[in-house]
Amino acid sequence: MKGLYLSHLKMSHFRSHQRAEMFCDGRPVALFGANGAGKTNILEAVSLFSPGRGMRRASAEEMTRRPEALGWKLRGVLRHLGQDHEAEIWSEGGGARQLRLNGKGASQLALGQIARVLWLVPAMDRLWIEGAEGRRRFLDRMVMSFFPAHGEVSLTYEKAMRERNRLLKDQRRDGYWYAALEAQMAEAGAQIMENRRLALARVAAAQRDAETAFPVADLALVEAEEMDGDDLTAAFAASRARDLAAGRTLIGPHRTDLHGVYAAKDVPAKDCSTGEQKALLISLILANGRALAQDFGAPPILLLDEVSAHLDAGRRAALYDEVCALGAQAWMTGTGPELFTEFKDRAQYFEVLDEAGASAVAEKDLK
Ligand SMILES: Nc1ncnc2c1ncn2[C@@H]1O[C@H](COP(=O)(O)OP(=O)(O)OP(=O)(O)O)[C@@H](O)[C@H]1O
Repeated sequence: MKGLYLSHLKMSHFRSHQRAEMFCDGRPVALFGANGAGKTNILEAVSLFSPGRGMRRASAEEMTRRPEALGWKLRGVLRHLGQDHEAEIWSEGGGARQLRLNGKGASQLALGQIARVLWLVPAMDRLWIEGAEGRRRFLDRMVMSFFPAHGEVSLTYEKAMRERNRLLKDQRRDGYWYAALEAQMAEAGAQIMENRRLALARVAAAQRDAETAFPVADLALVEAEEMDGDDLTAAFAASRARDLAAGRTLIGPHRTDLHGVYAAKDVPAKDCSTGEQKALLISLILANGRALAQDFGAPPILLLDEVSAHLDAGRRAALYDEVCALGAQAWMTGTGPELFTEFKDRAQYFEVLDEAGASAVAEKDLK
């Protein structure tokens, strides 16, 4: 029995897909088609079945099919540990995204307890090189896969911090307001830091314990020091004068960075070759998946956009073997079916077409 997969996906007026439907049996899903056919749009649709803003962090309006549609709708059946959950996600008139689970209004947290989705997309190719924000987001998605409530704790922290920053910008000096906000930030902040440490430890163990063709990536949090709630409360209070001068909060988990090292070579990830940097990310996603499978009995759904084309045939075969061993429904894209031959009959194949502005998704029997 497969632990978690999307068995049915229906898209209406979603990006380039006016109406498309797919039935999946839990095997990896290989999507092929020309550039611009709408493959990544399908991966983005799947990413919305997990908490957060989805793979492209797009607004509901951006995802509305141009030029004619006034909203969009996704319907999916998530099979989780043998049980079906029907999820409907939609936006009317480009307004806020709405969610219904099994026919009832539901929270993102409820969805996160069923659907864990991890992704690797071309925009992450420069993850190790560019600013800390992208790495922090990668880290927090990893953390959220273990602790679905992490997203809400982060929102609580950010909301209090925004209010504190407003006080700082206005050069307010009334200690009472600072203390109240800092208490909220310290409680949420300590939880964020603890979640991150625990999640990283799980991923590190899953990398160490497995046989894999991908290199081990040692990860370390770059932050001032390990702090509990009391330490953070004291640190925020002590930092007020400096923060007032800067007009914003200079310390706290919103400043944490993630440092990655190619362990066997002892080379920082940012100094590795392009292929090695990608291999390190694949290794982390696979390890994250193995840890989730152990902890929750189900591997996550994986979205691997344009990954196959960047691997040599040996590594590609290794990736497919590892995805199948994990039992994950990996959604993968490529321009042609030849990129997936190493899967043989272990994957489901779909051709994505966009002809004269009308998209179509058709299952193909390739093997
Ligand atoms: N809101 C929208 N409404 C209509 N079409 C859209 C919308 N957003 C994006 N598109 C179209 O979707 C297409 C891109 O789709 P997608 O990124 O899924 O392509 P792809 O098959 O992954 O291609 P590639 O192989 O080049 O990565 C583009 O033609 C783009 O104009």
